[in-house]
Amino acid sequence: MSRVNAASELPPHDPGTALSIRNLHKSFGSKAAVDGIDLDVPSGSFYGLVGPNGAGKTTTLSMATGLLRPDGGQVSIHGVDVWRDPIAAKSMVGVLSDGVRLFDRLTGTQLVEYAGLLSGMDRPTATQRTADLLKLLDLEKDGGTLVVDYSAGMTKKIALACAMVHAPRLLVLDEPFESVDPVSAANIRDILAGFVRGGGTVIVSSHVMDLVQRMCDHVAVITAGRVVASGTVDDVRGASTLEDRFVELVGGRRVGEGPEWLQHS
Ligand SMILES: Nc1ncnc2c1ncn2[C@@H]1O[C@H](COP(=O)(O)OP(=O)(O)OP(=O)(O)O)[C@@H](O)[C@H]1O
Repeated sequence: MSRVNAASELPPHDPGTALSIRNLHKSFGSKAAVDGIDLDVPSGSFYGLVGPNGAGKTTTLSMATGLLRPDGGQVSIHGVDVWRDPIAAKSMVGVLSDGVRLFDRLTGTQLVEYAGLLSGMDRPTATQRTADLLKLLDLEKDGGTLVVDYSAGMTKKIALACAMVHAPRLLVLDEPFESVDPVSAANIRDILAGFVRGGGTVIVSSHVMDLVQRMCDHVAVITAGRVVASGTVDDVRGASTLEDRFVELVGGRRVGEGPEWLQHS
């Protein structure tokens, strides 16, 4: 029986919470990809979501943003139930998904404008915001190029522009720095930090612990579909680095030099 949106299970809304997840579940066949996740993301935080490959990060974020229906559990964004009132919830969130196809036969400018129009804004506003975002993301000269001809990093940046064009209160970014060059990554970090200073909330999933430690103020570690640690970055890492703490929590470190046939001396 589906446990989604059982009214009695909804948590009371705390105005200081941007995203609230309760007892979230999703299985693919016999595989429990998300196995009872609870998470509260404070409003105004820069929140990192980390975990090994296959831990359930993308599945969790997809369900949290209305892209994938949970088998059970509740998600609310600023107090709005994502699965009961998806339009209101989605108007508050900007999503950068890992691996979701874009309309790549549009130019970069057309794509961002289209995202703005889809969110309900008038064309002059969409045009102005698109120009602002392309400038911010250093894509001004590429606005007339088809997205299919963009590099992986440029595609990431134009997808980020699409996620931001409707001025969401919450940005949920799955691997935003993958394939992005160091200068662009630093620019994106500055843009996201400015978004948080301006009162927004950012959630990023990443495998780069050093980046999460430097950039985020909060972090949750997910493994095997469950949260094994969450809180401020300083609380979670304690006296060690986030990377060491991550390995300690998640395990799986293999010590060895590999098979003999790979050794040349
Ligand atoms: N559409 C799907 N069909 C079947 N299994 C899936 C599907 N999507 C995810 N899974 C499985 O669910 C588990 C969690 O996957 P998910 O993509 O959420 O992990 P992740 O933490 O984002 O991993 P990565 O860091 O490698 O991107 C994995 O075992 C994956 O194989």
